[in-house]
Amino acid sequence: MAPLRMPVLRGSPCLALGAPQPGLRARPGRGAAVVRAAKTADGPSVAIAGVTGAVGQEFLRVLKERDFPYSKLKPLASARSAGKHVQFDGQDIVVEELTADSFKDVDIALFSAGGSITKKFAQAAIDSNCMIVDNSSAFRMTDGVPLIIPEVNGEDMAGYKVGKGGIIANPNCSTIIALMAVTPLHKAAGVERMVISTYQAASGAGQAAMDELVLQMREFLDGKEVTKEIFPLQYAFNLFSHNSPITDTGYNEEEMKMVKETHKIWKDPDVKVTATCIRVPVMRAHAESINLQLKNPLTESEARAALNSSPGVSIIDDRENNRFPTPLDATSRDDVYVGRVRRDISRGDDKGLDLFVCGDQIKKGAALNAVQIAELLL
Ligand SMILES: NC(=O)C1=CN([C@@H]2O[C@H](COP(=O)(O)OP(=O)(O)OC[C@H]3O[C@@H](n4cnc5c(N)ncnc54)[C@H](OP(=O)(O)O)[C@@H]3O)[C@@H](O)[C@H]2O)C=CC1
Ligand SMILES: N[C@@H](CC(=O)OP(=O)(O)O)C(=O)O
Repeated sequence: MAPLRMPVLRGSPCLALGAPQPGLRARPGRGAAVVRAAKTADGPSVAIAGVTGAVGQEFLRVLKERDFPYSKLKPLASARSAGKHVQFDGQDIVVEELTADSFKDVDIALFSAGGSITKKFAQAAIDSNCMIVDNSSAFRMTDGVPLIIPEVNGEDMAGYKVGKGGIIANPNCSTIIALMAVTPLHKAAGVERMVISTYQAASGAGQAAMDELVLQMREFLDGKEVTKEIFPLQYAFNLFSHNSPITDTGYNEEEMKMVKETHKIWKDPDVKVTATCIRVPVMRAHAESINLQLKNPLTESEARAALNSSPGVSIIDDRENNRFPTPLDATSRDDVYVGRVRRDISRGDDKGLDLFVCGDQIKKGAALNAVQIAELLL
């Protein structure tokens, strides 16, 4: 793949076309706050590439929920969907086929149509001075492309604003959910090594996988043979190793994304990360068990205090009633939920912690994080 030609501006990672647009309120800080404006003539023109997919549909909900300011919304998908309609903010808008010409009048493009589509159309969008927020893994590890969780490293996209062409990558959903919970502890005591086991929902494999899970459950309960079109193994009432390809180390690609993306987001290639990623028959929220080895001591109450003061993190940690986060607690919610916060008893000190984390894969793991990035562009 040819390297992306980014517009160059001295002192800035991308080209400035002009002053910030009038009427748009730039928000100070790291971006957890909500922009309030909705449809406004001087808002940016926004495109959603992959609008008919699970993440694309969530983009529409999140943009409305957060009253994201926009002058025009352009829904894009494949030729199969051209002519369909989407409902947004009281409007009925016709879906257009995504082509290289789609971005001529677009300021911000939220891409969620898979890595190959991003690779195919990113340059055309950048050449049209459009800012891409990309949900795929296409450019996450590319030097010069910020990989952003607003609450964690929003400052790494300083200088990226609407009116310029550029690309910002949304991390992998499992990485986002883990780092939302672990970064406050990393800041408090320094993570030396992290061992993660995931329990990943169907939504991570798209709308078709969610539909097949429901179908298999019905078929199984009716005593029928289950349909296996998305995954080769039975998914209903089962679980299996994540479906991404296995690399030559024996780790699958999802696991390696967690390792590499953590290094990039924390700007720390030395932090040791190992992961085992598992697909479980849950609809749309991922869960993760995380064991941390810390550089400095951190007690349970210090850990809870650090988590408590972190935007986007909620604690459910009721030992008395054995009540801890579940995927359903996190479903359709913005926050990442943390519980089972406990000292690692396999060590004789306060330098080990265990956590259990749940986050909505489509929301904070994808659409919400991307819209928060888009808010930082205003
Ligand atoms: N950050 C993260 O962790 C996550 C990232 N993702 C990324 O988002 C992508 C989409 O995920 P998801 O919504 O779950 O997937 P879905 O399968 O539900 O949707 C895929 C979308 O891509 C569109 N699309 C497919 N082919 C083309 C094409 N040739 N031209 C234009 N549009 C096309 C589809 O349009 P049509 O209906 O017309 O086929 C549809 O809108 C994933 O492939 C992944 O890269 C997803 C989840 C989490
Ligand atoms: N991580 C998603 C899949 C996905 O979309 O990942 P990525 O954005 O890294 O391609 C899952 O649950 O399977």
